[in-house]
Amino acid sequence: MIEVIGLTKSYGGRTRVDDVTFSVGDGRIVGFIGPNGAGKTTTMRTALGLEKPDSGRALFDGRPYGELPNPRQSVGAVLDAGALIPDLRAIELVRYCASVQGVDKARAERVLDMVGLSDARRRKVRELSLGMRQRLALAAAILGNPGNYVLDEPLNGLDPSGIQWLRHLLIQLRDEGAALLLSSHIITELELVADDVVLINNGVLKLRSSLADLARGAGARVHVVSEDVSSFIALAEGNGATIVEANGRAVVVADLTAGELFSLAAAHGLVLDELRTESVSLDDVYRRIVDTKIEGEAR
Ligand SMILES: Nc1ncnc2c1ncn2[C@@H]1O[C@H](COP(=O)(O)OP(=O)(O)OP(=O)(O)O)[C@@H](O)[C@H]1O
Repeated sequence: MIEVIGLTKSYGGRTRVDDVTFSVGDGRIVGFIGPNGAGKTTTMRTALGLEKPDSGRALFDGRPYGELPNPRQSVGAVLDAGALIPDLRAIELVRYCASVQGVDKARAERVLDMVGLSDARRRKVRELSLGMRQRLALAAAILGNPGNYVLDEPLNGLDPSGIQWLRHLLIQLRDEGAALLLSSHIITELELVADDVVLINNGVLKLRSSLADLARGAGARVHVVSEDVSSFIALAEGNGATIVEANGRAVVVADLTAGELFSLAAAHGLVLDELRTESVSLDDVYRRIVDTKIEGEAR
């Protein structure tokens, strides 16, 4: 389990992560989203003890990263695939990580195979493509079979089959009980794997929700079809709903849930032929919340 508690980090007097709190439960994947400069990497680096927070803390299974007895066997991290040692061969790098982590060498071979790099095992890191380096960084992260993962943009550089492969790997780790925090700008891909979403903008937490709640939750619009549409509209508006669209017998309603509309209609003897909550995509929610200008410019 990963807990980020009131984490605040500033650079040069500017607050870049501002009192951010969320958690990643065991067996959950949390998609961590926000525009460029929102503070995702800073949150992750600070959680991992690579930056000192101004206040707040992050805990992995109840302990700060620096106090874990064997941190790499508790937390697998992919932060910057460009930072791998360039002159080592792929297999050397994974073996080196294995020796640092006290993991047996056979596991090093196995993880290289798991990330699809067996054929590139003798190639030097600097000769690998970005996608191959991402796979190698993941190999190092999964080596110690940790229960927690912090993955910053792991989809970067992966080709479509690489993305599909990673999706399966993440789901497998999740199903084995790991807690995974995963940042990405590919919202549609995150939506396929994440259980929960955390959205930050300008360092401030804007949304923390399960995807299931988001799809049927606040802000979702309701489609209604009724023979007596004018009575329905009057009733709905009189009770705080907004009519977004009306077309013949069909209306799209905001600000009241399907359950509330059903109860109102039933109480007034109105028959509804259709009552359906529009599913909201993560991309819709992102666009509603985020102003897409580059963060920090106005500060
Ligand atoms: N070491 C640093 N010194 C000064 N400012 C920094 C430092 N690291 C990050 N920042 C600033 O903090 C803000 C948040 O950056 P961060 O990299 O955390 O954003 P991000 O959400 O990961 O963005 P992206 O999606 O572009 O990777 C930015 O304005 C960035 O310029």
